[in-house]
Amino acid sequence: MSSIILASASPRRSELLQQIGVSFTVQPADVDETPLKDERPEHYVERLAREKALAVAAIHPDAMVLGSDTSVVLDGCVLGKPRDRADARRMLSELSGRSHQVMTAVALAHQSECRSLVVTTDVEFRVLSDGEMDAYTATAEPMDKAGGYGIQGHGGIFVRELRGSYSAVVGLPLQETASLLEQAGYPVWTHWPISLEN
Ligand SMILES: Cc1cn([C@H]2C[C@H](O)[C@@H](COP(=O)(O)OP(=O)(O)OP(=O)(O)O)O2)c(=O)[nH]c1=O
Repeated sequence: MSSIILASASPRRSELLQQIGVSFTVQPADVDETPLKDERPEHYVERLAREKALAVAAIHPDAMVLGSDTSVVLDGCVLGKPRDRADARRMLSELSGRSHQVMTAVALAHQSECRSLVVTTDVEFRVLSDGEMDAYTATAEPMDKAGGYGIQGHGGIFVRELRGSYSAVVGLPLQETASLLEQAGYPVWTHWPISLEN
């Protein structure tokens, strides 16, 4: 059985992968996240997920390596992680009262193959007040997150509606990740512990 490596520094991705009972180690990949000229957002996130998985697979050719990337997309433009608080505040005001897409790609590199997919989720924000945007950007929460918010944290109060995958917005689409692992010969459910209590 190949070992599984999560090529990610994201604590959210680790928590999500643990949630579905996968045993894995973490080895973040250091890739250049600059978009290519005229690159479409769905191509951008998929390329980065693949590059992250392949960078770590090059060092561990026998492992199954998962890479992922999440971007917030507003009017076809990618909002990455904010540079600073002012940038986070600007992103929130752009997202206020509108719908955007969260695109998360996941790639699984295994035995010189790399399979990948993109999950797009529509998220609608209610109108945010100046006071709450100021208060939110004064916290540490927006800074390491695409679009400057975390749906799983305080930012959850901004979300009026979500159509798609909640886990993909947080950073790793669970159903699709399990499906990639199953195709590679690791059905996650065969590793769930049996409880002897009823
Ligand atoms: C929209 C949104 C994003 N995020 C996070 C998920 C990702 O960690 C981050 C997007 O940045 P990414 O570049 O996708 O990932 P990362 O730099 O955190 O980790 P790595 O590249 O090593 O895998 O934003 C949330 O936690 N909640 C949210 O609601």
